[in-house]
Amino acid sequence: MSSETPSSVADTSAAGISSSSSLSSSSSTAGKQKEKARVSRTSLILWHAHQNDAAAVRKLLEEDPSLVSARDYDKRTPLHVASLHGWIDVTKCLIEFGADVNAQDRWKNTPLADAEGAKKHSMIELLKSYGGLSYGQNGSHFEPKPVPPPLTNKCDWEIEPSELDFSNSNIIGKGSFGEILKASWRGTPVAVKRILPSLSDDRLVIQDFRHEVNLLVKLRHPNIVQFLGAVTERKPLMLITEYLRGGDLHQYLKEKGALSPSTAINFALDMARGMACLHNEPNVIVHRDLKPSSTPMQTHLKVGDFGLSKLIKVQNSHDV
Ligand SMILES: Nc1ncnc2c1ncn2[C@@H]1O[C@H](COP(=O)(O)OP(=O)(O)OP(=O)(O)O)[C@@H](O)[C@H]1O
Repeated sequence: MSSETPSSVADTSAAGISSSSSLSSSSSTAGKQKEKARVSRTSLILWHAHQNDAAAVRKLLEEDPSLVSARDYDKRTPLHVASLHGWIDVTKCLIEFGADVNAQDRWKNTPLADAEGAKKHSMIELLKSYGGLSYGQNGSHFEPKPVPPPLTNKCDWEIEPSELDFSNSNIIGKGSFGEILKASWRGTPVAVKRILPSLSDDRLVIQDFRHEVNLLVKLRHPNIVQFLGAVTERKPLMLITEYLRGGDLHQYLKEKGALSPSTAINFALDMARGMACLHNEPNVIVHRDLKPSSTPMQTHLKVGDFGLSKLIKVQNSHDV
C-alpha cells in the first residue's frame, strides 16, 4: 500500500474510469439496439394487426407477450387498430394475450369507441362481451364530419356585438390589421380578432377580412381553430373563434426550448392533420402563412390565421 505512488493510484483510477465508461458506452449501445428492436417489433405488430394477419400477430405475441400493450405515437394499441377495421380473429388473439380492452389512445378513445365510429357491429358486440366501454370519440380522426358546417350563403354566423363581453378581456396577440383579444361570447371564452378602427374603412382590409371569414366558415376539424362567428355589418369588424388557452407554438418553443422527439412528432402530426383537411378536394385551401405563431394550442396544436390563405378549385390534388 505504502509503496503505491500517487501516479499509480491515479493510473489505476483512470483505468477504472475508462473501463467503466467503455462498459457504460457498450451498455448504452446495447440499450439503443434494444430500443430499436422494440420500436421495430411495435411497428410489426401494429402492421400485422392492420393487415388482419392473426397468425403473424400470434407468432409475435408468443415470442414477446408484452407487445400486446405496444403503442404507436398516437398511443394506439394493436387492439385499437384491429377494432377500427373490424378484424375479429386478430382481436380475439389480442384479448387472449391479455390486451387491455379499455386502453385509451391519445384522444382518449377506447377500442370500442373506434369500432362504434367505424360502425363495425360484430366488433362492437365482441368488445362489449369482454367489458369494453365506449368513451372517447373526442377529437379523433372520426370527428371532422359529425356536424356539417353552416351554409355559407346563409349568414347565421353574424354575431351581434353586444353579445361580446370585453369586461375581463386582455390582448393575447397582435396582427397586422388589429389585435386578438380574449373575451366572452354568451358565457364562452373566445378569441376575437378585432380590426383596428383606423383600418375598418380600408377597402382592401375589408376585402381580406371577408375572405378570411368565408374560408373559415367552411372548416371544421379538431386541428383547425374553430370559427364561431363574425361581426361584418358593424365597425369594428371582428372575427370570433374558439379560445385556446395554451399560447402558440412560437411561445412554447421560446419558453421550453428544443422539443423532445415524441412532442415534435405529435405537433407535426397535429399540423399535418389540419393541413390535410385544408387540402381536401374539391375546395383546396392553400394556407400560405403556416408558422409557429399561427398555431395556437390547448391539448394539441391547431392551424389558425387564414389571413393570407387562398381557396382554389382543383380536379385532383396533383394540381395543387
Ligand atoms: N384562437 C386563439 N386562441 C388563443 N390565442 C390565439 C388565437 N388566435 C390567435 N391567438 C394568438 O394571437 C396571435 C396572433 O394571431 P394571428 O396570427 O391569427 O393574428 P393575425 O392578425 O392574423 O396575424 P398576422 O398579421 O401575422 O397574419 C397568435 O400568435 C396567438 O398567440
